[in-house]
Amino acid sequence: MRFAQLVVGPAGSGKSTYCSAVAQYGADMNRNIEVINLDPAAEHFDYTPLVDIRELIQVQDTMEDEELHFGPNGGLVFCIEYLLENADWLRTRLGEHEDDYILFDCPGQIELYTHLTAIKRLITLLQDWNFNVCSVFLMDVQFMTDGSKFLSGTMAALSIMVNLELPHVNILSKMDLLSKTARRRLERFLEPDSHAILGDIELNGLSAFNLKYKSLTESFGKLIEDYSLVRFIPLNLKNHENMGDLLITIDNVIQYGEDQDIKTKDFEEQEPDVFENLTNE
Ligand SMILES: Nc1nc2c(ncn2[C@@H]2O[C@H](COP(=O)(O)OP(=O)(O)OP(=O)(O)O)[C@@H](O)[C@H]2O)c(=O)[nH]1
Ligand SMILES: [Mg+2]
Repeated sequence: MRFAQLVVGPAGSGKSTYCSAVAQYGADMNRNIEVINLDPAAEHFDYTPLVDIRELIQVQDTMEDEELHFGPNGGLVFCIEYLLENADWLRTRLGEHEDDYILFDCPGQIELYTHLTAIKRLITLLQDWNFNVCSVFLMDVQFMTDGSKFLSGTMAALSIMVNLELPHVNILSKMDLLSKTARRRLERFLEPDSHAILGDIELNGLSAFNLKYKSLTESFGKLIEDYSLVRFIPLNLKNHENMGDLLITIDNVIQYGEDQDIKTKDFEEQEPDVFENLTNE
């Protein structure tokens, strides 16, 4: 088995920074976590990629090509399609090492994840190549600080979850940028609770739009609350403990390290005091 996080999210939400921070955290913990750059328009990131899509194709090529003449967004979609046509290139570059743990740093065009099929086909390929894949959706917390924005970010996350059909983790990135007051305000939204979100929307004054669609907004709020569909984990990359907790959550989602857990458990159960803790007295 191999393991992969597909790191997605809107432009500038912190995907590349997240990938480099997780790889670095892994290195500190003696864990090998590699990053693959899947953004054909990337100009800067802080990690050394195991594979870089730009070695195969760059968005610039598709824009300058006399026949293709794409704009930046069409060009990007073309590049991902081109990668799929050349899947063997990726497969060879990936190698076949048991227990590999890889982060795929994806492009920031949200339409790739909400309705286009290229990324879904890439996921199927990775699964065929023995990867346990999960999607990790990053949302910049600065765009989630009031009820309206939170609801809209939640709907974006939901749409990606439904489209990708993968085990999924939502992250609120850039927590270090929030003031204490803003952090406290945000806490009310973290447990899905439509009252907090809707109350906040009303507090901010109902715009003509919100007034007209109040019951629609209420239904969205209730849907999310009733089914606990979308939860966000706040992440401050500068906090080691926070990073560790998040990585454990994601490892569980992709079943990384389950063999090790079983071994530890067997070992622990032979310890008499642990055994005592298991009794009902
Ligand atoms: N303070 C702070 N800044 C961050 C954090 N993560 C990212 N940034 C900044 O946000 C900007 C965008 O970060 P990137 O990691 O390039 O975001 P991205 O999602 O990869 O962007 P695209 O690839 O263009 O879609 C950069 O200026 C980063 O330095 C964070 O956790 N805290
Ligand atoms: Mg990036």
